Amino acid sequence: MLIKYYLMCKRVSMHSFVEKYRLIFGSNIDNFLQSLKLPKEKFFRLNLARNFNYLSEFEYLNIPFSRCDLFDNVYKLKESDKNIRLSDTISFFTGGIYIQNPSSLLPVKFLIENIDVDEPVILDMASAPGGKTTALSEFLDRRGLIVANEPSKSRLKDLNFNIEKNFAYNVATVSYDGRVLHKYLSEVFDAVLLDAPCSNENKIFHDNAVLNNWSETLVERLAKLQRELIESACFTLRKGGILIYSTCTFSIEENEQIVEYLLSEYDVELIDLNKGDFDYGLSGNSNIDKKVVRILPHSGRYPGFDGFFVAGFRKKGGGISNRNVKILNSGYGLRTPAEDSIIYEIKNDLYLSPKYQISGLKYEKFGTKLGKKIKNMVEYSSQACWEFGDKLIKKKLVIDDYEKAKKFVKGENLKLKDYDNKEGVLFFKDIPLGYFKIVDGRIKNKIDRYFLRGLK
Ligand SMILES: C[S@@+](CC[C@H](N)C(=O)[O-])C[C@H]1O[C@@H](n2cnc3c(N)ncnc32)[C@H](O)[C@@H]1O
Repeated sequence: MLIKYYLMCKRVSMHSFVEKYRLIFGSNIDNFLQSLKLPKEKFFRLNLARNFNYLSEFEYLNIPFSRCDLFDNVYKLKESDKNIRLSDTISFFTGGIYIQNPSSLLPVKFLIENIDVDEPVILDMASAPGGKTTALSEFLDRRGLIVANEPSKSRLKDLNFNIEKNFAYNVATVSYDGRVLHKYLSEVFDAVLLDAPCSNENKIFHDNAVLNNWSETLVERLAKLQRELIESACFTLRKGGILIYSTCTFSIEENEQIVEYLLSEYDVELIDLNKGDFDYGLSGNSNIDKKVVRILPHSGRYPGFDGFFVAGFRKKGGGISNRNVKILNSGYGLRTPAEDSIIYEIKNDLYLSPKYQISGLKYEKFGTKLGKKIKNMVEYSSQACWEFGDKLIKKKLVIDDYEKAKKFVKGENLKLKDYDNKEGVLFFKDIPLGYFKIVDGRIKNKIDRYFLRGLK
């Protein structure tokens, strides 16, 4: 009975979805549907903030890859071989790569291209699991401050985990309903990224839940939420600041109509992100359509890219922001390993953090864990060593046994080769694996157990 009901819902959703897009794409409807059914390609982003040769792991494993159009740091696996698990690589485990479709980097690219200050204060309004937050932090080379917001507590955990692994120390996280953020922050940010919750139509043939939940009512409900979020985003933006809006869905209600709404109600202008390089918008209003960016998978313009929408706005007016931004002083005598960051201490734990802070917010996380103080020494965290290699502690041990290296990142201790020091950073070739101590002739693994949870 239940199964019958389930299948019926699925059929109804599918029928209304197809009929809706038949009206938009006409004779191209079959190409459109076909492109949504194609197996997803595998892409990964190299961590731009680091200088380690993570690609050497893929070469070592004989995994063929090619550089992707548009992004120098994004790679595609040549054969979508189901056996290749990017998530089972050392590079993935240590935050050297992030598995991500390049479409989802477009909002970050446009934000970076249009921002007008060097050390920006940015709000990422809907940020979990952090694909764009961590990319933004890397593209900025960790400068400025990114406030990453996520209201869902379970998704906030994933966000915090990814920030820590990526070592995005210029990020602070908060957990608010984005619709009320303007009550705390008026005209503060140089840029706001709103990667909005959406109907996710791009995954309609890949995720049963997306198909089963899909309906016109859902699209309308989400469009209402998106209007409320973008209004709040606009309030938090300083004059002259930029707002980037994106979704991974096709509906005009959740995309061009949101743009139309903001333009009609607020003092903003639309930035031409498209410049003829992407598919155009679908609203029929050329003032909007030519400036926004669509990725329509059936157009074949960017093969393998997921369906996506991006629009950019500039808030009219100039002048200085209403910044309630404090510049913090390092409360600790250590020299920070990175410019524009500070170190602070809580109960012997040391954190590397942005030097800016916005007053009036309740932070869930502020910066990343640098290490802990033990007597007068500092024991650096493995995640700090993943970011800085042996820059923090100039003692390095290199192994070239891949299986051992993998065991180490999965938490095992290793037997010792010759090594004269009591501690150091272990490397596989030139990829840092983490901090270790020598105990009873063994390399004692100091990777935080936090990273090992859920790992096989
Ligand atoms: C498309 S996802 C964000 C993906 C993320 N930007 C990334 O690149 O990894 C949308 C997010 O919005 C969050 N969200 C839902 N309702 C929200 C609200 N009222 N305010 C802020 N965020 C919300 C969801 O929990 C979800 O994590």
